[in-house]
Amino acid sequence: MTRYTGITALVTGASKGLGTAYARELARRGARLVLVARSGDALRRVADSVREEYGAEVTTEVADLAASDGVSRLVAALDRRNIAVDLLVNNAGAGAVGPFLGSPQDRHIDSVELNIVALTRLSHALGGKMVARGSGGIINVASTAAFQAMPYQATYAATKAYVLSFTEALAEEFRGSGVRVMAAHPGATATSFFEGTTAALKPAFTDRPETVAARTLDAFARGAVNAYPGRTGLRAITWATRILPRTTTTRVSGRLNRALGLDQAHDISTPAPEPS
Ligand SMILES: NC(=O)C1=CN([C@@H]2O[C@H](COP(=O)(O)OP(=O)(O)OC[C@H]3O[C@@H](n4cnc5c(N)ncnc54)[C@H](OP(=O)(O)O)[C@@H]3O)[C@@H](O)[C@H]2O)C=CC1
Ligand SMILES: N[C@@H](C=O)C(=O)O
Repeated sequence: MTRYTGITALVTGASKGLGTAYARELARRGARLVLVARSGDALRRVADSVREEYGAEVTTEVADLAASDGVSRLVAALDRRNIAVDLLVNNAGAGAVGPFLGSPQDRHIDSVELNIVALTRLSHALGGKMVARGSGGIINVASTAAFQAMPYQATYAATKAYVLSFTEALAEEFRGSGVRVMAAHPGATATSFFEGTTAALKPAFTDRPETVAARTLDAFARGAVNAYPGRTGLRAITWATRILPRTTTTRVSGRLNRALGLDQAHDISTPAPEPS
């Protein structure tokens, strides 16, 4: 898939942030859209906006992908509407921030359910249909966090390491099938990812979602298996983490996250962690 004109792209997590940017960029490049998230009103606002600006054909589907039946209900709705997805953008993702024990167990499990289980279920359900048709594509949104353990984002980074490994394996399995698979590894991007927590991204060190989305789609069109759609130098950082001892990269990552105050971060709804 080197062009997006006339294809049907399903974007998860399209109600805000990077997902909205992917939706807008795909519409700008001529794709039909299926937008998925939990917030129906926000989804409809995005849909109205891309219809108005790009004349795109847009369908919205409200789904909680972290719920056990979230993906099956979504796939059933697509089947009922006879929607064949040509490009799946597994973008929806979330993660606890702060000391591992400072977040309730379910906060970590919800991140695993969304970032790993839902992504895997959708890749199987929709990827299987693509392989049967002999054409299609899957873009899994991972992160530069995939390349090293991250103290104070332990579960989140581990889920992204899964996405990296899973995507590379699937790209090889599907080689020659007409279906391509790519992992995108953005760096810090200016979205509401940390909304509801005391953590915050430093604006000076964040990329624009629109830039990340455009570079992701360009990389997929070029046939990349891994894309680094953020600012220059991000890819070099991931190479460094692959060369250095893992204890070193984890130690450095922990030091960086402490410098960002993530060792004191917590959900606004939960008490501050005990000083370490
Ligand atoms: N921002 C960053 O710095 C970086 C982000 N990433 C990755 O990019 C992706 C998008 O993140 P970003 O845009 O920043 O995050 P946001 O929190 O801004 O957006 C997350 C999106 O996912 C949706 N979502 C959350 N939970 C669920 C759920 N259970 N079921 C369905 N949809 C859900 C949200 O919609 P709703 O609440 O309406 O359901 C929203 O549309 C994620 O995979 C993230 O890990 C990677 C690297 C850097
Ligand atoms: N979501 C971002 C915060 O850590 C990332 O993946 O880098």
